[in-house]
Amino acid sequence: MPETTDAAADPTESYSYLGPAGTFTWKALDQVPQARGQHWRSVNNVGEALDDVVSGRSVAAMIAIENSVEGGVSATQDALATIPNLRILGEYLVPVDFVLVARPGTELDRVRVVNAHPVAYAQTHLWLEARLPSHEHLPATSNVAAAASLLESGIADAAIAPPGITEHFDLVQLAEHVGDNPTAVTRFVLVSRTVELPEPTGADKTSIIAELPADHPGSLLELLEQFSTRGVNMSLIESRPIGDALGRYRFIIDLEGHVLDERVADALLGVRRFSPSVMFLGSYPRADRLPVEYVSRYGDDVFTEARDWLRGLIAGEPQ
Ligand SMILES: O=C(O)C(=O)C[C@]1(C(=O)O)C=C[C@@H](O)C=C1
Repeated sequence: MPETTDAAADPTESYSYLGPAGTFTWKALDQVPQARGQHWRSVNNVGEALDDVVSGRSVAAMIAIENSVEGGVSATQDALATIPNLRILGEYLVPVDFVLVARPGTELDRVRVVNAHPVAYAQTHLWLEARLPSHEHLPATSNVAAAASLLESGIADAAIAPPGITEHFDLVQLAEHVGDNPTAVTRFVLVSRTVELPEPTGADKTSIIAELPADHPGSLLELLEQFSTRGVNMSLIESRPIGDALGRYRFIIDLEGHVLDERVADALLGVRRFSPSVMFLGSYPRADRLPVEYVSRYGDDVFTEARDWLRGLIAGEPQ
């Protein structure tokens, strides 16, 4: 973990991330080749990171979107649904493991107030409830900020932080592997204002956010049918309240494939015809680089052949 986030003497572009250096978000940004040698701007929350992108202060922001234990990061999903013209450029996976740290001299059974990022707390609360049944949670802007604040204020007794944190701060480790699930992973996305689509790689994902028509029985089924009838697999579907009235939800959907794949494009046309609001968040390579599998009758050539057939019959060509 470097002491500074300015990795180059003469950086030309800024990338925003939830800081300070050493957070899981920092580890995700460290996987991005084009961010190396550029200025990394440490921010305190997702809103600030996306505001940097919208205002042009940064070319892109790395933000957490989904955790294997806690599910969707609602602040990210809501921000992506309400800020227009953002594009996801790529996804990055970071395994998450946590330690409990404190100022030197602190005993585990004396810990009462635990500082932790809310998403980290949600992944460690079972351990904390078992070992420290009467603890109190003090929310922090990030896991590294939680650890750093122990040296700045005496409010918290301990912090949930990433492993290795004691190499950078004068703190002691009270316990390791305090995460409730040892194989937990957080998925991050790199978001920018770029509208240029990356080329399909055969191992892509497409993210959209769609609303359903009001008072339309079976509308969720109709939304899902757009994908199933084109052989498009969904890797994620989550609902988030729209916020204006009870019972109104939008759906955050990840599809396997690229918008330049005929079956995905055709499914999006279907969604667009029926949904009152569809946001396209981008097509980008899958983090695992696993090729998308689909049944051969949904291949590009089958769609092209069918379109040529229709064009031909409209033009009066012999069948
Ligand atoms: O605090 C950090 O280290 C972060 O990068 C934030 C964050 C998140 O927002 O989900 C990232 C990964 C973990 O799931 C917990 C917290």
